[in-house]
Amino acid sequence: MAPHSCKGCLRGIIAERMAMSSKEKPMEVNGTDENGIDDNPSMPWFGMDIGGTLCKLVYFEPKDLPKSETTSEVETLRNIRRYLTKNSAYGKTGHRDIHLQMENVTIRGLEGTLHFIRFPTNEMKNFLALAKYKGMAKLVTTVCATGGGAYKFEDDFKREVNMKLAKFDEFDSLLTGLHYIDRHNPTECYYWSNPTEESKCNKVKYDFSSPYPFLIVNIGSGVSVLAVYSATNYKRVSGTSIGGGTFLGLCCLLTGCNSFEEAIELAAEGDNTNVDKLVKDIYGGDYARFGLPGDLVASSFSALCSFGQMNSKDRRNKATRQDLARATLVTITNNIGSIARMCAIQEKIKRVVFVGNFLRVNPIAMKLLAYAMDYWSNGTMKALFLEHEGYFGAVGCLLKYHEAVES
Ligand SMILES: Nc1ncnc2c1ncn2[C@@H]1O[C@H](COP(=O)(O)OP(=O)(O)OP(=O)(O)O)[C@@H](O)[C@H]1O
Ligand SMILES: CC(C)(CO)[C@@H](O)C(=O)NCCC(=O)O
Repeated sequence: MAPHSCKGCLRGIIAERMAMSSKEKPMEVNGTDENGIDDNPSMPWFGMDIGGTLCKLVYFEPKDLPKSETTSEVETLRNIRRYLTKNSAYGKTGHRDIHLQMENVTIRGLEGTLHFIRFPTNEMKNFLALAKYKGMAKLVTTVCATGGGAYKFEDDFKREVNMKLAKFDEFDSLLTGLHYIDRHNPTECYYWSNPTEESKCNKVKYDFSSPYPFLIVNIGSGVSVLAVYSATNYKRVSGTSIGGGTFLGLCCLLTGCNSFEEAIELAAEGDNTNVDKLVKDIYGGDYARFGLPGDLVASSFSALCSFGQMNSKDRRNKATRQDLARATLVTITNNIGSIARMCAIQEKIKRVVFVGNFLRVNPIAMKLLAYAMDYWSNGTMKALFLEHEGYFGAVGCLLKYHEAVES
């Protein structure tokens, strides 16, 4: 393959710098057992959740570096720490969520700060190249990892940066991280009051200190539903492939948008009733006998096939990109809400916690879920949300690593 020659772009810079340092001999990985558990605490301060769409990277910045680190390690560490904590964007696609940063948390007896970083999983090659350029291959023996990518990319980590992955199950990690963050952040858990009335709708803090049993609905690329009975006792009760990835894929196809943020902005300006067929479009009002209000979506997207006197081609031409984005968001969200409700009924669980990055910058979906859970359960079920939405797996695998080292 020809070397990347585009001056100024991240890939170009990395390619140039790596060509310069390619003569460096990779360090040996030492001190790790067969599970990747490393008893040298010098660098395992990263937790990665490598998902189907996004890679979530959590970095624990200890206030004081452990004494076991040698001088050259300290220097490299300082550079990496400076790079991560002084920037909020890494290339065009990496972001640090500064608003989520957690100060004064303790991991394995050390006090420090948790930083939350994300980038698209399809940038993994560039991430590894950058990690190599920053000297990680000389320093890090182990990185804690979870999500499907911990398995898929394991060989790439070893080959490119000589890093060993300490792998943990994604749902064990999700639960461990969720409990830890909820314990350390008093305003982590909340619900939406009056979700149908924009002027009265507010985020309200929820005390989640006695959580069991509860349902977790993890809306990532796909959706997993877990019933949780204690800190360690849970089962995966259901799932659906129609999740956040479906929303983004269909939205890009229908509207020509190019990012999740753009899709959500379009949806915020759209009206799904120009696209969906409502109960009142079919009944002329409510279908009262079975409690179906006239404003309920009876059939998603089907106003585009036929509507009153207007022919379907005119109807399709009238639907804006914004309407299509909103209808896609409402369709996917309602479907997830419906599955969540059925799982909650089946498991006899009243509290449903929605997590995953589909909910990022997405109050429309959260309010819809809040409304649907409340309305269809006659107020007996509660939809709960968490501020650190998609980062629990990354935090959890880091904690599980340190638990394993300590024991
Ligand atoms: N900046 C973004 N880029 C892409 N998708 C985003 C972004 N922000 C939010 N999303 C939404 O979040 C979803 C991914 O969520 P999340 O990171 O929780 O899942 P994942 O770990 O990648 O997927 P899975 O768990 O299924 O492997 C996307 O499908 C999209 O709907
Ligand atoms: C495959 C996972 C678990 C990867 O995180 C997730 O994308 C998921 O739960 N998908 C839904 C699969 C299904 O139950 O149909």
